[in-house]
Amino acid sequence: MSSTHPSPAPASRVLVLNSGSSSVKYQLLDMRDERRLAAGLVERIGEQTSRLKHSPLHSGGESRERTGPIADHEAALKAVAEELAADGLGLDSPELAAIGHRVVHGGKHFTAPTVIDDTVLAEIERLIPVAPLHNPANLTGIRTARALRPDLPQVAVFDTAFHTTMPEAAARYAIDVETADEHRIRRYGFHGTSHAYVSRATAKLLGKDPSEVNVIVLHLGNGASASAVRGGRCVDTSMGLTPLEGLVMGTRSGDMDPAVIFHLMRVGGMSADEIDALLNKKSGLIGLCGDNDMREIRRRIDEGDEQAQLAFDIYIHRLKKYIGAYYAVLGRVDAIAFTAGVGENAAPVREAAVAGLEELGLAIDGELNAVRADEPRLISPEYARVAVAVVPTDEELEIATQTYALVAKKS
Ligand SMILES: Nc1ncnc2c1ncn2[C@@H]1O[C@H](COP(=O)(O)OP(=O)(O)O)[C@@H](O)[C@H]1O
Ligand SMILES: CC(=O)OP(=O)(O)O
Ligand SMILES: [Mg+2]
Repeated sequence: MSSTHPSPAPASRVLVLNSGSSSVKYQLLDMRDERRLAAGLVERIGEQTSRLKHSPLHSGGESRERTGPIADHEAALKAVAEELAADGLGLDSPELAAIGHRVVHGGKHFTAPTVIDDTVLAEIERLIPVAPLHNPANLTGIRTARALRPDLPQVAVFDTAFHTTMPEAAARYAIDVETADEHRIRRYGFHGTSHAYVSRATAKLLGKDPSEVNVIVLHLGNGASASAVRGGRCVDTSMGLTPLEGLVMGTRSGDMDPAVIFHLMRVGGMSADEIDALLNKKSGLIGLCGDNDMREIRRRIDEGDEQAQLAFDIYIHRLKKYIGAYYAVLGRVDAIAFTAGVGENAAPVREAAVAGLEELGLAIDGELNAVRADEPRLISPEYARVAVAVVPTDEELEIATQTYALVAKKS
């Protein structure tokens, strides 16, 4: 042991937890240089076949996997804490400055990252009915992390925050004002952390300041949403009161005539809960063709499967409608950015979404579109008036950055 005691470096690590309905994604970052020290994923929580994959990035060691039942989000987080501890990166480390949590629904109230106290927890809980798949998991993540490190700041970074700049004309539904206000019914929008990160990264790719560019961001993951961003501020987005509205998603219907619901109740004899499950879990791509993974759908199309082709066509048709709609909302578009699992990886989706839009100044270069890379890149030909870009999202880095900025400011 050394006899001198240099003063300890200020804590600079942030653990980010992104708790989904049946999964937890996590990353531990050192915010001095934004280096990722560890990352991982727990999948299929609550099933017999749960899986935890942990990558100790700081040491360059092999990824480790645990399989077997993980009953709930609390057990999942405890398993994550054990994996981190096994790498010498445990939650008891004095170098940990804060834990940042993705919280999907923040309502109208939360417009910025927020240090979590009992009042904030109560508000996230109150919003469960409008994010039933997401907010309960986020809450369990927060409560478990708090129990493990009660002394540490826990920060909530809300999916809805970036969208709070939307004008009323975009955020309000055309329903009776009193009823809407009583029940706080309006468009909140989601995936905001991703839309914010990607719109900024797109401006950077164009060599411009975010305030100078208008971007349509297409976040196409399992959940999917589009947004219109003018000069760095969101002016419209496709998800609404809940993450069900808008694009066709892996398991969610997106837009449809709301009267479908009354019809299913009155004529189909279904309950509200049954219809909720139908539209959120058994619709979208999986409802249309039995698969929600775009890789599998493309494989089936290549084999001539007509059902998979129709599901793909419906997905693309909707996407195109939103590109057109947001083009009109923005008036001038500088770039369209594709992001998230499908947007970053599925070249045929990008090609089909932009096909036929040459009159709008949109085109894709087939060779550039086929390139696989982890970096933001342009896939439009030089002559095109509107840049088309593939911009990998990094919600975890964005959450860590916002979390660290908040706790560094307070300390
Ligand atoms: N190589 C690929 N080609 C086409 N689609 C892909 C590829 N890799 C991932 N995907 C799609 O991305 C989806 C997951 O996206 P992701 O952004 O990770 O979603 P989420 O965060 O909602 O879980 C998968 O369901 C799959 O449809
Ligand atoms: C809000 C939402 O849809 O999130 P995810 O895509 O993670 O399900
Ligand atoms: Mg996602």
